[in-house]
Amino acid sequence: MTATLLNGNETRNALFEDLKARVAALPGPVGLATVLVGDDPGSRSYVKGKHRACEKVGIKSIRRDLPESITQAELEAVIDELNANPEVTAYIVQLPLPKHLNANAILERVDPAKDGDGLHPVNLGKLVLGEDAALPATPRGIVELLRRYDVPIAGANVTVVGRGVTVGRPIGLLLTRRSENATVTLCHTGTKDLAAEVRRADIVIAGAGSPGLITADMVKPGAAVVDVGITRTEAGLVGDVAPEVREVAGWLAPIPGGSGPMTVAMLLTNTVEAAERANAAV
Ligand SMILES: Nc1nc(=O)c2c([nH]1)NC[C@@H]1CN(c3ccc(C(=O)N[C@@H](CCC(=O)O)C(=O)O)cc3)C=[N+]21
Repeated sequence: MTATLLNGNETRNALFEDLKARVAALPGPVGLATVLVGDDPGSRSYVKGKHRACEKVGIKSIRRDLPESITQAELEAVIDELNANPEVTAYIVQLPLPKHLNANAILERVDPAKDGDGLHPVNLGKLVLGEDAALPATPRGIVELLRRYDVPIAGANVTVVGRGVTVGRPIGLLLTRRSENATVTLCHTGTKDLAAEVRRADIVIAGAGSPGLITADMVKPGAAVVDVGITRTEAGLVGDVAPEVREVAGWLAPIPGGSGPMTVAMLLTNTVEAAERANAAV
């Protein structure tokens, strides 16, 4: 058996069509800003991809490319400006930030109503409380991908590998909502027997950032496997899932071509929804 490809590029393109119509239906312009500090090539390429996506959907791009040497106070002033800027519907501060900056203080300063990532503490708190708010982009993209390919989620045993803030920690909050009803185990470096936890899963979400961590013998035949780990090497992007898993899994979202494009699609979805909320509030 070869796994069905959970195609993030195709799904992203379908979502873009829907977003284009929603942007056109809005009375005013929709703007997405990105804040990039320093010139890390990976971050640069992601930011470029996000702005290319904005073009496709009709969202106005606003860029704040800042020097690596920027001080905490200077960066906070940029955040305040974006919070007050009516042309900015939503924005993201590209992570990671240089070590000398206090990233959490910056992220908490973002206006929750303009949180493109869905990672602001207020929005993550609302997710726990079941209140409407921007949702964490990568986890939301993963759930949308599973749904689009009718991967059974209700009652499924899901094993998540990696407890990072952008995926591992929040994705269980989405998958255990009544609308998904999955049972989620969160594994990490402290987990005693990772192979056993992965082997019993109907859905595996691998976001440890550890190349080749998930091997074919660890995967239940027919399970859905979503690779979210991204390691940049000379050979290109490498995920956490070993290639031969394709022969055992029932569905596979690979790196590249799976959850990555979906992250961008959900960033733009959060932006359009912020505009729709603002529009409904007037
Ligand atoms: N505040 C913040 N929000 C983020 O959402 C955020 C971030 N910081 N820092 C970095 C990570 C990483 N990230 C990706 C975006 C697109 C792809 C993507 O489109 N990947 C393509 C390949 C693109 C390529 O070839 O470079 C794919 O997987 O097919 C992947 C990863 C968002 N991030």
